[in-house]
Amino acid sequence: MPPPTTGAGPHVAVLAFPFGTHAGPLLAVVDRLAALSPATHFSFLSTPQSNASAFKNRPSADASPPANVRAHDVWDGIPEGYELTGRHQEAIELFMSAAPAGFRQGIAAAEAESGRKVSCLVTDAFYWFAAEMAEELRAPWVGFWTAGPNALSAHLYTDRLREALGNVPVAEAEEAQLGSIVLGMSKIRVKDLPEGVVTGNLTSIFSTMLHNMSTHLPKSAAAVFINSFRGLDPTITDDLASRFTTFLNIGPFHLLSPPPPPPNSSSCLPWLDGPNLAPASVAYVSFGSVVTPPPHEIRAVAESLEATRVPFLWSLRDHARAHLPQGFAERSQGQGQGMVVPWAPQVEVLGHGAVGVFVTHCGWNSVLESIAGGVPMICRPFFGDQRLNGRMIEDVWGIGVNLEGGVFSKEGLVGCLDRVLKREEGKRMRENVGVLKEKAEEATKPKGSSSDDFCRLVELVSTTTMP
Ligand SMILES: O=c1ccn([C@@H]2O[C@H](COP(=O)(O)OP(=O)(O)O[C@H]3O[C@H](CO)[C@@H](O)[C@H](O)[C@H]3O)[C@@H](O)[C@H]2O)c(=O)[nH]1
Repeated sequence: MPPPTTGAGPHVAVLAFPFGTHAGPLLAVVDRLAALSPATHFSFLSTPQSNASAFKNRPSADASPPANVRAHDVWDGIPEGYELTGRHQEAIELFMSAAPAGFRQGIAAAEAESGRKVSCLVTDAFYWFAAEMAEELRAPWVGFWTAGPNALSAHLYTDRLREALGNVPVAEAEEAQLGSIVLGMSKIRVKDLPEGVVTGNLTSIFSTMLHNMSTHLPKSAAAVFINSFRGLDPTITDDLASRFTTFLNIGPFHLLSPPPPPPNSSSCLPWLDGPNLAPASVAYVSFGSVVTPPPHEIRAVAESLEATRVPFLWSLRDHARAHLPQGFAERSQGQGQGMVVPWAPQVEVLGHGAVGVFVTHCGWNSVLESIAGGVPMICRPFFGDQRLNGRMIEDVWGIGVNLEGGVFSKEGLVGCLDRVLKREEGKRMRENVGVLKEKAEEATKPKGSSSDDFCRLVELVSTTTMP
């Protein structure tokens, strides 16, 4: 670890959310900010597990990571000797209860180590309590929303949605369209929204956290930035811009700041280069870093791939391999039809000309990476923002389809693969995603909208005075 930056100068405390794909993208942004602002010191605060993983998988880890970024561990909130029961969101709830105090301690330690007072607080947008901390520190608060503009908008409209739908019976409310309530969401129904907005447990820690966020961000954040680009959702983006002091779109971030190529150890890319694969013929299957589909759905995916003979690359973690049909992985590899790997270099895979469709859970990073690769999607969303993303993909952007009934069945996936890879409608999806891909590339060129917004972000965090 390089020595910390010391002495006078800006000091940015970065508070990461240590679950899902949150800390990694934030660290990627911080690395880029640090490279462009070498006189600014960055203290990156997260749990020991999250820091270990984010710093190990840092794209610049093998190259030369900026010396002015320093990791600081904060407590994960799990009391000594306590055994997690496996209850949904237990670890998140324990962490969130401990987070405000843990981060305050972490910031004090970072100030002591660097010899610099914190001049700016950059946090995962989830942390509504950062508004108060920023006031105590007399520093601006800048929030990072790691999902899409559509989900952020849904959370900002929570009160209005609850008011409008409070007295409507649940079954009726779920089918209600949001057109008259949320700008830019005429095709979205209540049942597409993240749980905790108007459906599900509205008083859970997670739902309360998001509700608090929706009131604090517009009032108190000096800026909010997001991994998206303005041309993707102009109506929603303009609406968000009108609600925040400053709203910056800095994505797709992997185009703005391309990571170094992955190490050659992955066999996926050479396989995709193979002479027998036609352009846009391969199905890439992956469900991100959190989701594992239930066993019967994993089986259904395998059976439909075998039935259609569609070439495939499937990123499936080792613990889930046991749910594949007997001999499936060996058979398909032996026959040259496909590969099952525990992790794939996804950005490069989706940018490869042989890939014709992405079977995805619709996590925001996956959606953006698919758009940037010009690849249409087959959507099997699971929770949170994923249903909303799936609906936008099919009904708003026209760049993919959702599975009938919302889950994998052999027939359902066979039908979707046929529609996207073989039919006229699949051709249209590819054209539509091609248009968005071009817009993403425009936005991330020098002087493009995302590049300009990133320059504003650099200025904002590297100044020592309140805006
Ligand atoms: O084999 C793999 C599998 C995944 N990835 C990467 O892992 C990330 C996955 O991110 P995402 O698609 O956003 O999924 P999750 O990890 O599930 O992300 C969580 O965080 C997202 C951002 O807030 C939300 O949109 C999701 O719903 C939530 O589950 C992407 O960058 C992928 O490129 C790989 O590189 N290789």
